Amino acid sequence: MEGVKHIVAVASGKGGVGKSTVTANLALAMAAEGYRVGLLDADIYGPSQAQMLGIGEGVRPKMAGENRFNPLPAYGIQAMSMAFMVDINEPMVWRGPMVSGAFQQLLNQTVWDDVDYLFIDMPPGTGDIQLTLAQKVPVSGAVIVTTPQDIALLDARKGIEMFRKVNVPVLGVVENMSLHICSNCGHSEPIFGEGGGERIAEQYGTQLLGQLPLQLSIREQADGGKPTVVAEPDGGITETFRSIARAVAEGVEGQSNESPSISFSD
Ligand SMILES: Nc1ncnc2c1ncn2[C@@H]1O[C@H](COP(=O)(O)OP(=O)(O)OP(=O)(O)O)[C@@H](O)[C@H]1O
Repeated sequence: MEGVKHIVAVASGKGGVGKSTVTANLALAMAAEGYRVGLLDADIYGPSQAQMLGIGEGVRPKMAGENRFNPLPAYGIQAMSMAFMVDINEPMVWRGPMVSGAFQQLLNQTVWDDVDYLFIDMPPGTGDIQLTLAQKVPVSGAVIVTTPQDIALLDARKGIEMFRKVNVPVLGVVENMSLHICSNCGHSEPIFGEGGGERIAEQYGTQLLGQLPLQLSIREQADGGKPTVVAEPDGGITETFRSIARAVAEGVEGQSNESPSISFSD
């Protein structure tokens, strides 16, 4: 894809496991590691990256020639989202083909400026739309976000299987909300169970890229438009995201050394 070296899809089988929060922080962590980074919010129905990246409602991308758009800058990365094109307060009642059409437009009509890694925040689920998306883009690899409880793991498995079916290498699993850390006393508890991410990574021959706690500050910072990686650049959570980013880069570079990158078209 023009202006983009590697595309990494971030997906979860189940909604609400923190995929968008992880994607925003991971993209910012990759930028902190010295790469040029883009972030495409493919969650057409519920785009949340604009808010997480502190891009105000109603800010629109600049046109770059006829029918093409420049992504918006945010904390050193380039971002594009459906939220930049529509009024996010209006519910979107679109059918599947319209959604994948809108996604393809975002992909084809965004002018990325020399990006090393483009992260795609995929919509939750593993239905037709996700499959189509995975097939229309030359994806270098996928990161699966899950929480440790059984129901999320079940859906994460479907996500892994979907990527395998379309020959997109799964780079690894990020376990979010692994432990709850009380902001008052610091006590930690595995609310959603323990070891789920590790088990699923083992089962599918992939790796556990990292584990993140369920922590008030992660939510406050993401919802407040300044994700943890920029709010606390020297903190432990940021270090975890940076180590996940390094593992993703290693995984992708390992793939491109091993075999030619796989691309899909109609
Ligand atoms: N590790 C965490 N600690 C605390 N809060 C978190 C954490 N991860 C995510 N959250 C919060 O949980 C909520 C859901 O997260 P997010 O929107 O990232 O999930 P999602 O999987 O992308 O959801 P959807 O599938 O609906 O798009 C958000 O309010 C977010 O701030």
